[in-house]
Amino acid sequence: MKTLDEVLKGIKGADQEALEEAQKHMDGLIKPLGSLGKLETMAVKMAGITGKVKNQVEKKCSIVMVADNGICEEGVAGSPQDITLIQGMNMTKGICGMGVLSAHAGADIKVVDIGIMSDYNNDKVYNRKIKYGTDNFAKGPAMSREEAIKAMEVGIEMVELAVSEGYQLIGTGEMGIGNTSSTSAVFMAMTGESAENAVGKGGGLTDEALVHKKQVISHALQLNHPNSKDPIDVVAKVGGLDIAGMAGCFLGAAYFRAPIVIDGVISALSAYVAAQMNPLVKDFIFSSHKSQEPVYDLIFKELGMEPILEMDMRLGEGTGCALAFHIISAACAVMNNMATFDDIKYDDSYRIDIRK
Ligand SMILES: O=C(O)c1ccc[n+]([C@@H]2O[C@H](COP(=O)([O-])O)[C@@H](O)[C@H]2O)c1
Ligand SMILES: Cc1cc2nc[nH]c2cc1C
Repeated sequence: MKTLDEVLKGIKGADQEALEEAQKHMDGLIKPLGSLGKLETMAVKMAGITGKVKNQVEKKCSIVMVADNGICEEGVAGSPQDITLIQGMNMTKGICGMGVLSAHAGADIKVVDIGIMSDYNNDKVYNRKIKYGTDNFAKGPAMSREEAIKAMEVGIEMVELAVSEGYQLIGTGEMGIGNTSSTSAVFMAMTGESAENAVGKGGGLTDEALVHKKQVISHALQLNHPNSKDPIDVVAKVGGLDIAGMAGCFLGAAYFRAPIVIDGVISALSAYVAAQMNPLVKDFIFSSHKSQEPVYDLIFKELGMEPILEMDMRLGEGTGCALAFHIISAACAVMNNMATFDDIKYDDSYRIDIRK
């Protein structure tokens, strides 16, 4: 198992030679230059990741980090906290949103307990519990620095496992009632953004409850003093175990040179945390849908990326990755299967000359 330190030091960026070769091949396909838009950039990006111009993404999976959030005590979430456990278990049965969409995309799921607050009986879950939910960060740090690092290393381990099992494309997902609060808090701590712009209704809140959520998060940031220049400190103080775990997945994917997809707003924030720890991570990341949560756009602006789908979705779980898998696979099909101008000899035998 790799340590966080080894991974951070071992990440190398995109393979420039493969990128150039792939761009040349793409530009030689029988179409006007650039006419397949983002499908082209995605297929070329894939080459930079794997070092090969042509790539297969038949075997794919999503890694779902499930964890509870102590901040729920403050009344910042509209859903009961039990939903974290219930949906975590439902994910192993494939009956929730991400389960159905993943099956439809031909993708497997790895459900990881990185901090569910209760015990349960389910051997389909990868039990990597760091602790029984984070502590309430309105009263003190969510977790220790050591716990945040351990959670990141769980993400690295899960990606290493997926790669060793032959998965060619990896999605990220999460389940954790209250995690839009930790997402906004981490982003505000790292960028100085205001609660007004960075806090949204998450799974659903009244207008009054949204005002309260903004106050709770602003107060928690004053109390904890996270160091904006130290992403691990920020995640430990006002983040979540799922965020740390997914940040580890993005770092691990870069280290093991595997393509990885951002899901909703919590996953996007985790990618941003990983990119702040090592900017080369961005060479390995694909986006999926745009989340309705307001901080999503701010995170993507910081990442310098764009979502590929606009579907009015805000469920998270890994639902967007399941949709993006179809598009990324289509991008690879273009690169792999279209003929080039060099391949085709101009064949005039079809022409009927009406002037004769
Ligand atoms: O990813 C998103 O776009 C997204 C936006 C809002 C809510 N969620 C999901 O809802 C839960 C968090 O919402 P909340 O209101 O409890 O903080 C968590 O389990 C997420 O999977 C996800
Ligand atoms: C049922 C349910 C499923 C979810 N998945 C992510 N957040 C959720 C919130 C609820 C309430």
